Amino acid sequence: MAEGKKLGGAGLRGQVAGKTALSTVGVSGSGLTYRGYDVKDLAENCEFEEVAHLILKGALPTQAELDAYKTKLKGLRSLPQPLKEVLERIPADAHPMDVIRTGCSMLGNLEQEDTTVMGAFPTQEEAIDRMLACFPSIICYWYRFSHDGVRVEENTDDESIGAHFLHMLRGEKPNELHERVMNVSLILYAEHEFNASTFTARVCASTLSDIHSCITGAIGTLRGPLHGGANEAAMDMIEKFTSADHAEQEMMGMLERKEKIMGFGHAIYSTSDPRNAIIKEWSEKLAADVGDTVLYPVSVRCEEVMWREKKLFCNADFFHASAYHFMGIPTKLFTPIFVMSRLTGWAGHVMEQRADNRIIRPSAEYTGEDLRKVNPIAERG
Ligand SMILES: CCC(=O)SCCNC(=O)CCNC(=O)[C@H](O)C(C)(C)COP(=O)(O)OP(=O)(O)OC[C@H]1O[C@@H](n2cnc3c(N)ncnc32)[C@H](O)[C@@H]1OP(=O)(O)O
Ligand SMILES: O=C([O-])CC(=O)C(=O)O
Repeated sequence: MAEGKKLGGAGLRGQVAGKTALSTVGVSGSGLTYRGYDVKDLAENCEFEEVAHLILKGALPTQAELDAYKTKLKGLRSLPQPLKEVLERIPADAHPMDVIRTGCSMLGNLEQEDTTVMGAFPTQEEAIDRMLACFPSIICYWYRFSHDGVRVEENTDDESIGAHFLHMLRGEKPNELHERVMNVSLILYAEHEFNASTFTARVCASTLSDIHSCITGAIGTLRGPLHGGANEAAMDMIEKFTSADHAEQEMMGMLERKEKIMGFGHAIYSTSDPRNAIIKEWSEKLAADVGDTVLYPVSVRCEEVMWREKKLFCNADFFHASAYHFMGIPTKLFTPIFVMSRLTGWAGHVMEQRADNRIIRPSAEYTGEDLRKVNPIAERG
């Protein structure tokens, strides 16, 4: 089981910045839990929509509740025409995280959350379900239009969000293995306490701003390579290695040059990220499925070298890189998939913050000049 590390120093490390009932991260003996359920248990036994229901509505659904929730989400997949027009104007070389950030923001203009009574938010759950249902459509609509000149059909009949995404991306329904891996992946990425992007969402929520602003800010924060962007950065690295031995040689050089190696280390976990073993197992299955003899052994060797040399372990992002690659997903869409999932955690935290709010406003230790007088401009320089 993953344990917490000794926390202190810069980056607000180790400081309790608020309360949550949504998840525990790195608590000794239980690596990661969502509302009291072990993430491993959830990944083995649930579909992503069940976990979304758990996070957003407070409990795992009954079969009837799950069926109704999936039917509701299926009915919310289509995009408003003005949003499609905006997506069609974004160039193919745009960063897909910027596309989903713009898409979320534009949706907030077209389908505004009701914030008329200060602090009431009567339509927040509707707005969240809508984003959950249509974020995959935003990503795929832009990707297929800008790369293939195709206006993708957003109203597929796929039962799950993961299958819906792959269907729009490829123009055909995914097989069972790929649908299952998408479910597992979306579950693993769904929630992680006060990580940087979630904290961004909570800070925004604490000003009583609207839900689309909270989520837009969180997307921008997840984009960075030290956070969600690490899955793409890890892929960019491992695809350059031609064999496990080559990977080891290059990694040793990077460590000697004190370069950061993406997909390794964690702000809270000390010896392992509990999500890694789960996605690694699925990556291995996918490698066997596609007959890979390079990328998976390369990834395993990277893991061995980092542990042997630095006692650094793979975080959730590292084996997601090879897993997504084996499913034929373009690297630049890896972090937007993270958004499709983490939206549930962000939104859960926004609702939790709103339910017991005080504006988040920490203090700073001043390191600047002592009090001084403004010189007349002619005397400066
Ligand atoms: C799944 C979603 C996520 O957001 S998981 C994080 C994804 N990010 C990455 O994979 C980026 C690479 N990793 C990192 O930059 C850090 O490990 C992150 C995750 C930011 C945590 O930072 P922080 O808590 O400050 O690290 P730390 O105090 O444990 O660092 C201790 C010393 O080890 C080093 N270190 C850490 N990670 C790496 C790495 N990936 N490659 C090489 N070195 C690493 C640190 O630089 C630090 O070294 P030193 O003590 O300053 O000499
Ligand atoms: O908790 C963190 O700092 C980063 C992380 O793993 C996540 O957001 O999933």
